[in-house]
Formats: sequence, C-alpha cells, structure tokens
Amino acid sequence: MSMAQKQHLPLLRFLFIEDAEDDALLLIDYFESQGFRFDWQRVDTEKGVIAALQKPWDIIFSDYSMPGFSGVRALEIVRQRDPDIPFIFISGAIGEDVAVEAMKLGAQDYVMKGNLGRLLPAVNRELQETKKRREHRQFNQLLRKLSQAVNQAADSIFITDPAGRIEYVNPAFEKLSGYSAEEVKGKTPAFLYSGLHDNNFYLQLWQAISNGHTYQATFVNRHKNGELFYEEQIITPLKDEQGNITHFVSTGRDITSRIKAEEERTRLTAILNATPDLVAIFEPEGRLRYLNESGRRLLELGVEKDVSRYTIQELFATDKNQQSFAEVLAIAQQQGIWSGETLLQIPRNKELPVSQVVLAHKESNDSIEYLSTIARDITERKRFEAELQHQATHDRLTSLPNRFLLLEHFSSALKNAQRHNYNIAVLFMDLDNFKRINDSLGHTAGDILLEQIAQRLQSCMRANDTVARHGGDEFTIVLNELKEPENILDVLNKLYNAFKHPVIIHNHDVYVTFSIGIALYPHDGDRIEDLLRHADIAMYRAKSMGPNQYCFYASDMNIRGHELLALEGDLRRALVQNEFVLHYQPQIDLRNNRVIGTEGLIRWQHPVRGLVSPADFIPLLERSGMIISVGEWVLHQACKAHRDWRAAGFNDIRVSVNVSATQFNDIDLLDKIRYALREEDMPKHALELEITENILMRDPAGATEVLESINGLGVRIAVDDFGTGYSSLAYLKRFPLDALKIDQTFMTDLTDYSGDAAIVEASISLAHKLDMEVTAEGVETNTQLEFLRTHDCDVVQGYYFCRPLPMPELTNVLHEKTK
Ligand SMILES: Nc1nc2c(ncn2[C@@H]2O[C@@H]3COP(=O)(O)O[C@H]4[C@@H](O)[C@H](n5cnc6c(=O)[nH]c(N)nc65)O[C@@H]4COP(=O)(O)O[C@H]3[C@H]2O)c(=O)[nH]1
Repeated sequence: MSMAQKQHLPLLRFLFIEDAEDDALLLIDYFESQGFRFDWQRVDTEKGVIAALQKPWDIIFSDYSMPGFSGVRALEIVRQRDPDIPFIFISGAIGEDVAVEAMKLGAQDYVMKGNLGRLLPAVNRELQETKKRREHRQFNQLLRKLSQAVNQAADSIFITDPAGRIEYVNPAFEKLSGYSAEEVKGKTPAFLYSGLHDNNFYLQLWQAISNGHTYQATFVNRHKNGELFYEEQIITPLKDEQGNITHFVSTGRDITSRIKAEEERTRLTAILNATPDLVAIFEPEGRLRYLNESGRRLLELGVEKDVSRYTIQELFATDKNQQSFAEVLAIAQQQGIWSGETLLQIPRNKELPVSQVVLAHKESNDSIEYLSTIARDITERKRFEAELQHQATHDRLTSLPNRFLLLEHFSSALKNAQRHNYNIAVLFMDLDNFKRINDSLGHTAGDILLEQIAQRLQSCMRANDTVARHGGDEFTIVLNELKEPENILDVLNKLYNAFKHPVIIHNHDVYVTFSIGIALYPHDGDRIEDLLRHADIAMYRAKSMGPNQYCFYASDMNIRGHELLALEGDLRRALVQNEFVLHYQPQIDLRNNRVIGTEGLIRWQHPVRGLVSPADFIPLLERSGMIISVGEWVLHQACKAHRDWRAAGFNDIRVSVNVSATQFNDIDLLDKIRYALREEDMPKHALELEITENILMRDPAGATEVLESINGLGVRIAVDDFGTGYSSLAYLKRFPLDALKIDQTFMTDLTDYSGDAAIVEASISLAHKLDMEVTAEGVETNTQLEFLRTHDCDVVQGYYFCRPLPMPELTNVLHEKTK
C-alpha cells in the first residue's frame, strides 16, 4: 500500500490490554505492516481499562491472562459499557475450552500470539460487523420502545393486513372494545360496526386507505357488551419500499365521555329552555352569565345577544315592606340558599311578581363560585290571591269594602286620629225608600240602584275615607282626619248634593234619600262597635223624624249641626239676594282727633234671623269657599263707599277691609284688587287691607311674596289682631307692613300696672321704631283712650267713639266729626 493510498484510510483507534509492552509493540508493528492508520493505547489494569473506556475505541485487543488482572474481567468491564465494540483475545495457548468460554462471555474472537495470520481477517471482519451489530441493536431497541409505546398507549390501536384482517391490537383497544387480542386476530374490524354509519361511510374509508391516503373520522362503534362508544379514528396505510401497502394502522381516541357530556349539555339546555321558569347563572359579584329562553321572554330581551350587562341586583328587587334584595343575596351567600317572593325588574320600568330561589354555589375554600337562580312568574297567582282577598273584604254587588275591611280601616284611622288629635265620624246610612223600589221595579233594578248609590257615595268621599256596604240597603261611612266635628257638615252637604239628582234605572227616575245616623270619635266612644251601635241608634232617630234626615248620636251636635247646615244653605242665596251689607267703623287719629279712616265690616241681613254676626258666618263662608266672591263684593263695596265720601268732600279718609286666609291664598287676589281699584276709581294709598297675624305666620315665605306684590300696587297693609298669635314684632319686620292693629282683647285690662298694658306699650314703641302706624282696636272707655294717648298710640277704633254703622249713618258721623 502506497503512502497516498494510506492517507485515505480512516484513522482507527486500538486499545491494547496487555501487560507485556513488547507484545503490544509487536502487534503495532504488525498492524502498521498491514497498512492500518491508527491511534493506540495500552493498559494493563482494571483502573486503566475503565479510564480508557471514557474514549471511543474501534477495537480492543486483550491478553487473556496478565499478572494482577485478567482478560475475562477486562471483557466484563467493556461489555458493561458497550455491548458491540469488537473484543479479540490475543494470547498464548489457552486451550479450546477457555476459548469457547471467552466467546460465550462476549469476545468476538480468539487469536494465538503465535498465529497472527488469523488476526487480519478477524479485524477486518469485526470492523464491518460492528456497524451492523450496532444498527441491529439500535433497531431492536427502537422496536422494543415502539411496541412498548403502542402497548401502553391510551389510544386504541389495531393493525391489519392489506385485506383488513387484524394482526395486532393493543391493550387500550381490548379495553375500549371489550374484545381480547385472541378473539379478534385474523378478523376484519366489522365486528365493531354499530349500524349507525351507512355503507357509503365505509366505502369512502376503503377508497381512501386503499389508495394510500390517511382517513380520519369519528366512528360510532359497538362494544362487545352491546353499548355504543365514540372514537376519533385515524387509519394510516403502511407501505413497503416499493410503495405497496403492507398494513393498515388504526389509532382511535375514545371520545365517548365528551360526546355524552355534550349530549347531556344539549339535553339539559333543552330542558332549561323548555321550562316556563327563568333560570339564570350569575358571577359571584352578580353579573349575568347564562339566561334560559324563558328568562329572555320574561325579561322581554328579544334578540339581545349580550346579557352580561345585567346583574342580579338590577334584575330583581323586593317589595318595599320586605327585606332588601341585598339582604336576600347576603342570606343566600351565607346559607347557600334563599327562597321567597321577589319582583323581576323588566327593563323599561315594568315588574313581575315571581317566586324565586337563589343558590350560592361554593368552592371548597368556601368562596362563591357562582350564583344561580330559578324564578317563576306568579302574576296569575297574585291576581288570584288579590281577587280572593278582594272577595273576602268587599261586597260582591257593589265592590265596596265589607264590614271586615271597614273594621280594619277604622282601626288604622283610630291610630292616626289618636296621634294627631283628629275626630272620626261614623255615618250609618239607610235608604228611605228601598223596599218600595224593590217591590215596584224588581230585584234587578234594586241591585242596579245599590251599585249606582255605591258609586255616588264614593265619588263624594276623599280617598282615605271608607264607604262600606253593611248589608241590604245600609251603608256605613267612616270619615277620617276631621279637624273639627263640624266638618262633617261639609260631607253631609256633598252627600245631599250628590243625591239631588235622580238615579235612572230602566228609564225610571228614582230619587234616593237616606236616613243618616252619626257617631263621633272621641265624643261618642273609641271602639268601632260602640260607634257603629251609636250611629245605628242615631239613624233610627233620624228615620223617626221623616225621610232624608240626619241625626247625631250626641244631642248637642244635633242642634249646632242643624243650625250650621241651614245657615250654609241660606248663605248660598245671600249674595244673590243682596242680603249682605257693609258697615263701617271710624278710626280716629289721636294726633288731631279727626277721622283718619273707616273699617268695612260685613253684616248679613237674614230675612228671618235678622242681622247675623260675621263671627257666625265668616267661618262657613271660608269652609265653602264662598268667601272669595263675598270678599270681592266687600272690596268693591268699600271702594264705592270711598268714592261717595270723596264726592262729599272727605278726601283724606282711608277705608280698610279684612282679607281672610282663603282670600289671601287666592292666586287671583292681586288681579281682583287691581280690578276693584280701577273699576271704582279708588286712590291706591287710601285702601288698606287687614291681614291677621296668623295668616302671615302660617307660611311666612309665601306671605312675604303676596304682601310684596300688594305693597307694589301702593295699597296699604295692616296686621290685624296683633298679639293673639305667636309672632314677635321683630319677626314681622320682614314683611312690608304699614300698620299694626293691637287686638281688642288687650284693651279690657289696660291699667298702668297690668301685663296687657306692658305689652301694648312695648308694641307701640317697637312698631314706631319699625316705621309702622299703630291702631288700637276695641277702645270702649276713656281710661283706655287716655292710656293709649299717653303712650303715643296713633289711631284708635272702638265703641267709645262709634259702633260700626251703615254707610248713610257713617257719612253723618263724618260730617259731625269733621265739623
Ligand atoms: N267688643 C268690642 N268690639 C268692637 C269694638 N269696636 C269694634 N268692635 C268689633 O271688633 C271687630 C273688629 O273687626 P276684626 O278684628 O277685623 O274682626 C272681624 C273680622 O275678622 C271678621 N270680618 C268682619 N267683616 C269682614 C269682612 O268683610 N271680610 C272678612 N274676611 N272678615 C270680616 O269678623 C270679625 C268680627 O267682626 P265684627 O263682628 O264686625 O266685629 C268687629 C267690630 O264690630 C269695641 O269697642 N268693643
């Protein structure tokens, strides 16, 4: 072999395990002479071998026996690390048996030191064989790993020959299908068919795989026990080097539980959607996560997709009288469950009564994972309950409250009356002519009549009064919150007015009259039983007086009641029939003893009773609202009188009129004053309006506004009855007032040392400081006059000078006093 040729040979690595260095060199010479290129190392101890094996070797030559070490031990060490590296013993004569034993232990060859001619072919052979051995071993290892993997795989695997006959199935297949390897070997997988795939499905499969393509599908197969299972299967054809199909491998993943879970979910969703109840799931903090179809329908959400913008707190509320929904949630979160009745809040301000269960689903660490709720629409039930409740508490024919509800209303009215010192009136009413109507027109007509009466009665009452049917033709009315017992008269008036017109039944005009008995709380008792009994007694008394009469249980009320009612009726006619007259009382200026003004005071010239005092009818006018038109009449009358006086030469005189609370609150008051001033050509500054202190104090802010407008007109304002109310002069400062009229009650005891005197004195001085003129009312004696004069009172008015007089007589007085 030339040098150049040698250069191309691979560089080999030889390890010599040899105690005799000469022997080793001999071998090296030999290999070099044979043209090998190689690195080498010699070792002769166990340690040396172990260290040398850190490096890779192409071939190892070992002596068989060495002092202190043995070739067999060396072989053992080598094989532990590398089973394929060629190991050749080179030794002296060791005998056949030892040689065989050495081969058994894994040596590749045995060559006698004296016969090296055998060494070369052995080395060449081993260098070639080693590679193959290594590849073979690695292949076997791989195969072992693969078959292990297939055996242990979770996926079910089977392998068939090209005709589809099973050659191998793994344990996962056995488990999934229920068939053992022995049972299925040699068979086609047709035993797995579930019958749920049509022929076309298998045809497509065969076409794909027999053309060498991989086929993937979800198979529904049948277990040996008959049950179905689902597999996501991939079937792959295996080909040899020539491209011929040698096998098919099927790998399948069991997805039965996933499919079942999906089916379960679909089934559950279908059930949830089929239920008429709202079913919803919320995040722990309340955001909506799931809502079933019925929930969407009840909440009128239409096709709105994103429901997560709603929260349980927005969708549900509780009745005002119950615990709040926040409390409901807190209970559910604490105890895991809450159930009761709530209101479903439908967007757009509607609500629906529902019976609801709220569940809080907790995680193992006790925190809330989610909230769920089921709510059932109970509108119908509620309506039914309300209907039942109504039937139990109302009269079937007229729908008025029955006795039971009346008692209930009375007991709450009683509590209210006790708290606010109100009166309650119980009216027992019996139709005077019902029997006759029933007999002549029939029962149906009687029923219609009762219904109509019920409606009319209710239309007369305030919302918090109760009209009940007591049975037959008897009605009971409970009037609440009566400040004065006399206020019943207003109601009686309304009742009489309501039945002034006939009820028309079957084209007949039926005039309805009642006999009414009235009992009062607290005057006649404080138990409804007593009041009803007393009202009943009073009703019989009323009946004995003839039809259409009322009677109080308390006799004193009867006298006053009748009188007032009669007066009120007369009052309505008084204005039309010109029965009112205005008298005038002069007011004297103490600085010059001249008449500075007159106060207009109304009188009623009753055709029968004679002159009626305003104290008796002004409250009635107030209550009926008639004071507005009467007040207007007074204003015009006073201005007219002033025109006459001016014409008679009394130019510097003023005229004042009283303005009542109702007038003061009349929004048209200002217009009416303007109109009177214009119509009667009245100088503004000569008109004075007297307003009582109490009116001002009732609503000071509102009063200031009205007074400022009057003041703006240039009309004077005087505070009347000063001292009877609760105001202080300092307080009155805020109103634009021109004059103060000290009430006549302070005049009676007006000596220098009385308390009244001190009040009057202080009032005069303070009023002057506030730039107000002071008038003393009700001056009857000279002593009073002198006191007032001494204390600088500006103006006086009273019987001492003159009583209120009709216009002509007053004019005479003016003439006299100004002479
Ligand atoms: N004891 C005594 N009384 C005297 C004396 N001098 C005058 N009087 C009476 O004292 C009342 C003074 O009127 P008032 O305080 O405004 O009190 C008036 C006023 O509040 C109201 N009133 C009278 N006329 C009208 C009116 O036209 N409209 C309004 N809204 N109320 C009026 O009726 C109340 C009573 O009026 P009258 O009965 O006319 O009673 C008048 C008058 O006759 C006296 O020296 N001694």
